[in-house]
Amino acid sequence: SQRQRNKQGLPLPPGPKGLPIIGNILDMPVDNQWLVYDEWFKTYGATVCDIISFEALGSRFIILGSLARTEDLFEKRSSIYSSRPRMPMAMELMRWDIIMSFLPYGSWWRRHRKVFHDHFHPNVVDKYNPVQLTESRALLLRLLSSPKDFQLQVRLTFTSIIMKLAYGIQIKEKNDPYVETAEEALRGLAEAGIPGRFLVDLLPSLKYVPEWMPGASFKRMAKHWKEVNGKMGGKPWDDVKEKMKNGTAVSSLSTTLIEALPDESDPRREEEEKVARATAAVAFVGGADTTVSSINSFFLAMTLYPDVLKKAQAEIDSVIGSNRLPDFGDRDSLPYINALAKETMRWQAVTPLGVGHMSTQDDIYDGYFIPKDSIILGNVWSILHDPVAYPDPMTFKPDRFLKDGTIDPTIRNPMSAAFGFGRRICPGRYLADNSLYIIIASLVSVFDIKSPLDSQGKLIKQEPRMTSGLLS
Ligand code: HEM
Repeated sequence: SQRQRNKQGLPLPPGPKGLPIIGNILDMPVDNQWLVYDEWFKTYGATVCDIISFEALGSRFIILGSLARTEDLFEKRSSIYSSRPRMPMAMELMRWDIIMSFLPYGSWWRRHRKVFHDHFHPNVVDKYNPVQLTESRALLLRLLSSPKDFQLQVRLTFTSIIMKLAYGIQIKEKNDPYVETAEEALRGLAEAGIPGRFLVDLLPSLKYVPEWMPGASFKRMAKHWKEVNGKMGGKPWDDVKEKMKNGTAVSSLSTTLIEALPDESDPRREEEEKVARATAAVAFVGGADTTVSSINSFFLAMTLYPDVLKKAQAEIDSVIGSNRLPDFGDRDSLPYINALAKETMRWQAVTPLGVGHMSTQDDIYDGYFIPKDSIILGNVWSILHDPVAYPDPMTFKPDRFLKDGTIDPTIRNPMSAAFGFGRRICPGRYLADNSLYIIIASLVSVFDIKSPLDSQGKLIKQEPRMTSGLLS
């Protein structure tokens, strides 16, 4: 059809044909999409290919299946592949546009990104180590008394880390009002964050239908989540300001940001404060659920690969002994633990399709036409299961990253895909990496991790099955 080719007659990348008007909406997978797209790489290319495309209700999707492709587009051509899909549901109705992660590429996004970077780049991120250390030890204690709740406990750990470093707030273990608000907001995001999940994202004019119309339940959902979002960013920030006034604030990212703001009377104040407030809030949005998911995968891996756990424990025993717990100073002398953390990020990707980028110009790439406004997804799962880079990719094998007892720099670091790509790559990845290290090291130093037992006392075999969504 007309849309399939540009003026020079170049084709779009291959993909399922689809029907007129609705395109490939019927083919669009609802579950574990990354696996289906991984299959499509084999189905639609002349040989196995690593770029496919399809259309769903007017949106052009391009899926990239190799690091070579993501580097070509997200890095080498980053000036046109760094925006975000429009997402009317999340951005315009639920007002997630306060959060940097979803802003279109441009100067407003860049201001947010710079402030965030100032507080989380590799040379400053160690200032959060004390909070991470305290919270990982608190996790050990809680697990000792209620090991069955490990998922809850891990979640509490990350929430505590983020709330402390962002706002200096010590959260309550149960029914904390800040946490409840933020988690409700994140539930909305998980629903709305997937391109195509809500019809209004594919047909933006639907956003004008009145709330009472049959089928407009998305408008009522959006209204609720919009209120929750406002509270998530506003409440803790205002509380910190209040505490600073009466001298009771604990120093945190927020106090630092507030101190650096221009005076209340300065005309720049309002905008600067908006950016600062969003910076603290985005730490929670980006930093809570993501790292939880990777630690959950770690627990699963330990139940499936007991020898890995034994090896990790042996390393801790020989390097640290049994009189103290590991800390950040030990990191360089624990290569196996470092490899274990890397393999955790590789084996089950937290964001198996990354976060969608949007192209902002028509482009010609490798003989293909890539139209402006395409949604480009890097298939993180495919890249991290590339059998050439990672032989036997489905197996959990930290040793793949080691050579002669140290980390082998020739093995591709999962960070090259696990945190997304190009100018939008996750700016919280150094914080996440530190959290992952200290929690894994602390857990293996004191606990065995095994599957639960059935009524006959036999281990119940675990299966790696992942949930679908923006975060898996
Ligand atoms: C295991 C942990 C994490 C994973 C797997 C992860 C993954 C990602 C991915 C895939 C993206 C999108 C990149 C792209 O568009 O190509 C992203 C963006 C982002 N992440 Fe993370 N992340 C993690 C932890 C964190 C933490 C701890 C923070 C904050 C403290 C954070 C803050 C952000 C922010 C602010 C963005 C938006 C960047 C932008 O749009 O410019 N993330 N993350």
